[in-house]
Amino acid sequence: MTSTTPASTLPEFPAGTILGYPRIGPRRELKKAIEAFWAGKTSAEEVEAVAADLRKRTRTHLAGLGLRTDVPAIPSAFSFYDQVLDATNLVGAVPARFADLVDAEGRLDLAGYSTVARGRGEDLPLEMTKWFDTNYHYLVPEIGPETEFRYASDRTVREFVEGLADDVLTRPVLVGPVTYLALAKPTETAPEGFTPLDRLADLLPVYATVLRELAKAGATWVQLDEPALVSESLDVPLDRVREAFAQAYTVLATELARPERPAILVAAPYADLAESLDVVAASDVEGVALDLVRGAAPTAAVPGLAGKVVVGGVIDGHNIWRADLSAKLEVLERLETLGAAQVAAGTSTSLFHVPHTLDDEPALDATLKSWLAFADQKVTEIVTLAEGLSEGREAIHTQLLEASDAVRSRATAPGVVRPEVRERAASLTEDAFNRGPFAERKTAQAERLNLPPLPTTTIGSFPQTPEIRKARAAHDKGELSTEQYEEEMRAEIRRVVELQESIGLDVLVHGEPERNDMVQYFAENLDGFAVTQNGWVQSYGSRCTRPSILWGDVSRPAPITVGWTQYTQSLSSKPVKGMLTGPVTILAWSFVRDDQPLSDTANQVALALRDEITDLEEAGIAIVQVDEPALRELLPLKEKDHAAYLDWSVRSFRLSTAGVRPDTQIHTHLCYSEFGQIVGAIDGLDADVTSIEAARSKMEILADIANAGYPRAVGPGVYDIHSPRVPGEDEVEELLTAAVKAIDLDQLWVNPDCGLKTRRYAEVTPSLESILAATRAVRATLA
Ligand SMILES: Nc1nc2c(c(=O)[nH]1)N[C@@H](CNc1ccc(C(=O)N[C@@H](CCC(=O)N[C@@H](CCC(=O)N[C@@H](CCC(=O)O)C(=O)O)C(=O)O)C(=O)O)cc1)CN2
Ligand code: MET
Ligand SMILES: [Zn+2]
Repeated sequence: MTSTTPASTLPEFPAGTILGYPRIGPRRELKKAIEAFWAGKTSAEEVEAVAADLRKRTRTHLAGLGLRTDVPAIPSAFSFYDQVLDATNLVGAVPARFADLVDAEGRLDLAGYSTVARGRGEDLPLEMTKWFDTNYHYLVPEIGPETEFRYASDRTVREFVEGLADDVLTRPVLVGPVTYLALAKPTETAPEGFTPLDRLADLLPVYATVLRELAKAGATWVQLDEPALVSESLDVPLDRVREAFAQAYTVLATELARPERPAILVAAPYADLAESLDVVAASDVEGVALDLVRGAAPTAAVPGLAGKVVVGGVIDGHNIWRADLSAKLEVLERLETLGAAQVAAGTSTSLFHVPHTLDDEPALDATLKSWLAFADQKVTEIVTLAEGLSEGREAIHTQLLEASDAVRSRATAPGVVRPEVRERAASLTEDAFNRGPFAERKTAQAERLNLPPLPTTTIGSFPQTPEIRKARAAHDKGELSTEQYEEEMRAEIRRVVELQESIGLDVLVHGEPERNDMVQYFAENLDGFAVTQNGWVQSYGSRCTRPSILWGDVSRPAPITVGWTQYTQSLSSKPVKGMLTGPVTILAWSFVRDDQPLSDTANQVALALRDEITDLEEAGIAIVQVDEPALRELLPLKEKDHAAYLDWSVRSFRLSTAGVRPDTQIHTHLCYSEFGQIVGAIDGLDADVTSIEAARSKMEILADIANAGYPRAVGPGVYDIHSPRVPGEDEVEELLTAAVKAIDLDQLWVNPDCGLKTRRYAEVTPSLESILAATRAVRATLA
């Protein structure tokens, strides 16, 4: 091992580690416990006990897989809801509207913590938004000039001590101070020009306190996650983040010296650290974790790395393919030539983006399984690479061969490359991506649909009731026949149609009861995908998804939604909107093959959807919505990659939708409010109607739409479905009046922010009634 500074000046660091591990539990134990607590069915003590047991089992399990316990290889990175909310709790930055929930020491109890996350009465919860380019959502801190920071939660220290009591020396993980503020938004009362990062100097003493407390408790290393260092897509420019980093770590690493604090490992996952590496190297932190899946290792020695530990994140924390260990070891070996004190094998990101284990997937095809690695299998990969690093290649000879064999078997397996799918994609001409002029479509659709001004509709799903889920679970177990199951779903559709008719909506939906998830459902019905039974991954709070595995060439063996949609249309004389998930979102929310460009994979999915839309059209359906809520999410973190991404993503959407007649109306749905950021791409989709989230931001996006001269129709959401609140008629009327003023009347649709699947009927019915009452009132003013 090359080392310019004796590694002995550093506390010992393991040869292999992971940046984080799933925390929901292999069978979603934490989800079940915390949801029971919210429902008033269990006490906070019981939830704490479940959580402590889960943490204990996780430590034991990871040790059993080979991570060391005498040096900090196992991260201590638990959360009841979200790690950014935990940081808010740690630094006492609870928004003023929840001030009554904190005690004299500034502490929130579990109930208070949950309320900040979920809201109550008129108090909106913290806003939820995507964590970098993932399907994980964090709660946005609200920071103003008046925010008081204080060390308000000793949870991190307690969880570290809990590990120590079990003889496991863990590495506590915190969201770093720079990323914490970079992800925050200013409070509503903050003056123009204020940014949360302005408060860095005031925040740092709290982090210094935590570091001191951790050192006192015996922590040798701590991990501070600073992914803000890699992103060019945040509100703050990257230069400012780098400056803030230098300032922060002068205080935390230079002025606060060891042994008063643990050694600091700065983790920078999700993209290439690029020039940010220089600021980290120049600081006095003791270690840096690089994402070497998304980023590249430096090619020449970096002077500042002498004396530091470098964790080479070669094992993908964000996808599930088994690694070519030989190639990964090579990357680590090259990293060893760059002058660091020590190189360790690591994951590129926390493993909480992948499911717990393949061992709980008995139904998964054995060959496919041999190509995959979930969190536990990735831990084993790390342990193997660590052995290779310390003992040499020969020591892991067998494992290297096995890994190479798996990679080779995947390349030649049947279904991975299917000539008929390839030929169809290769023979596409530009025509396949283009519909006729919008003006003609608009006239043809108006004639066919004959809708009133301000047409009302919903985004697709209606509440997924416990009864629906129970029926599906029973059907999956073989306890309910397919015939019975389908009849139950048709009964649900009849109820949903009746409800929409009685409320008076203009364009109806079937409510999506038959879908477990808007991506998994399509994956189950397309060739080229596999799905898991227990492969749960946290999306936000207690909500999880089972991302599908897109492993082969994609095609549609049979129509998927046509029967359900046709049945729904038979129940009503109003138009029923067909409902599909778009190619970009299907990719974003699945684990996708990494052996070909995403654009090729997207076009295969698009062609399958195109056939589905053609079949819907032939069945008499006049409106089809193709949801693309993940269009913004997949936007690369680096600006230089934006154009290429927007090009292929927009083209795949167009490929899926451009096969229809002019009088068939294409809708799309995007559920975030940053319309301005990607307005060019939204325009490129060429959808006739686009619904978008707008209620929480009070229709601010309408200005973007008007300014951009956007020609087609939009449905800015008037009901925030992420909250249990029921909006009143006046509130909706105010939003609609603002909308009518901002853009042309014939461009405007009325709808909620997103689907209603996570809500209850007790909330949905009165909310939709408010929407219809407000729409009628506004229509009356137009006459
Ligand atoms: N993939 C995806 N990503 C997305 C979204 C989305 O809809 N899908 N929406 C945005 C917000 N994210 C979300 C993520 C998850 C959920 C969600 O509601 N998840 C459900 C699970 C959905 C599901 O897969 N349901 C299955 C399985 C349900 C289940 O838990 N069944 C019980 C048994 C049934 C019972 O007895 O109750 C079990 O398996 O134990 C089904 O309906 O079939 C949950 O966590 O509770 C909502 C939004 C962004 N990202
Ligand atoms: C996350 S976007 C959801 C769109 C889907 N059609 C629904 O209504 O649930
Ligand atoms: Zn949505």
